[in-house]
Amino acid sequence: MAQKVAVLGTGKIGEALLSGMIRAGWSTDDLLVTARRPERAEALRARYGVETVTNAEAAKSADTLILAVKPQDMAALLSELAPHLPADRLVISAAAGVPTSFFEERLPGGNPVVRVMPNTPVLVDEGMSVISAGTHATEDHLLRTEAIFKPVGKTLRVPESQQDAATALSGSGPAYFYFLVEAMTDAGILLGLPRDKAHDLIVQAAIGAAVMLRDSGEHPVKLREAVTSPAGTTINAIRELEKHGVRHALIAALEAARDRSRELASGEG
Ligand SMILES: NC(=O)C1=CN([C@@H]2O[C@H](COP(=O)(O)OP(=O)(O)OC[C@H]3O[C@@H](n4cnc5c(N)ncnc54)[C@H](OP(=O)(O)O)[C@@H]3O)[C@@H](O)[C@H]2O)C=CC1
Ligand SMILES: O=C(O)[C@@H]1CCC=N1
Repeated sequence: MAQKVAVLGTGKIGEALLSGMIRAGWSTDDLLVTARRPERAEALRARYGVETVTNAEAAKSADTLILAVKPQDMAALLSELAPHLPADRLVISAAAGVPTSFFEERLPGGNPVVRVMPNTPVLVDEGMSVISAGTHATEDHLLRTEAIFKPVGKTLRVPESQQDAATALSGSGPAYFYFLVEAMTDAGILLGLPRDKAHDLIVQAAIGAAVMLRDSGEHPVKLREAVTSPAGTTINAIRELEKHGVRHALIAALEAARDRSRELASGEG
């Protein structure tokens, strides 16, 4: 019989995963979702044709539960689930910061727990999902987790000690690129281009650069050098980036994201 998977907390990342699973061919008969607000549940039912249930019902009837609520809402969700959750059910958490030990302490039956940090490009099957096993999770549980996340992008297994760093780089990563595109589009406006043209030029430069990074096997320094002609335009831009400490800013930004992920470990504020 097919495994039933429930997505609990179907917000931005929960819905992105749900839509990815449906694209990947999961039958909606094997999917359950939960939502806090009735109107949200109704919208998900209408959009995807999935059954919406309570958290307690999901705990009773799903083989795998994907918990996609905010870290701050996780303790309350677990106290709803714990009385109903059979010990063999796989619990996958997508929450930033929250360690597998947090779940293991609140699920005394010894449920297998897998921590995953996905990112929003799962919406276009170009996600990255970084995966770590908790104490009771076996190879089989990791394979079941990968079966859910691989169709919507790449997966990478890391020791849990690397999850806060992975969250800073990969979970939050798309936001940095959107920020850069937004800023460079503004630069295009300053240089006199219409906004839509500036946007298209920068987005295509980003796509081209990303594909070259992925497919050429070249180091990013080599790729940048190939763009940087002697006494040309690019080196003038690079000089400004270095002068304004952009490298330093990026390192500090990712360090701050890593630190925030560590703070979220307590499941509070
Ligand atoms: N957004 C992203 O790019 C990524 C997010 N994550 C992680 O995913 C989790 C969700 O983030 P995100 O999707 O951005 O946040 P959202 O606020 O969009 O989604 C969280 C959802 O959970 C619902 N919810 C809260 N409590 C319950 C409950 N008890 N039962 C059912 N549903 C509940 C909320 O309902 P309501 O709408 O009523 O508030 C909301 O729809 C976080 O832990 C985050 O760290 C991980 C990787 C990437
Ligand atoms: O900003 C956040 O906390 C979540 C986790 C990673 C991406 N978004």
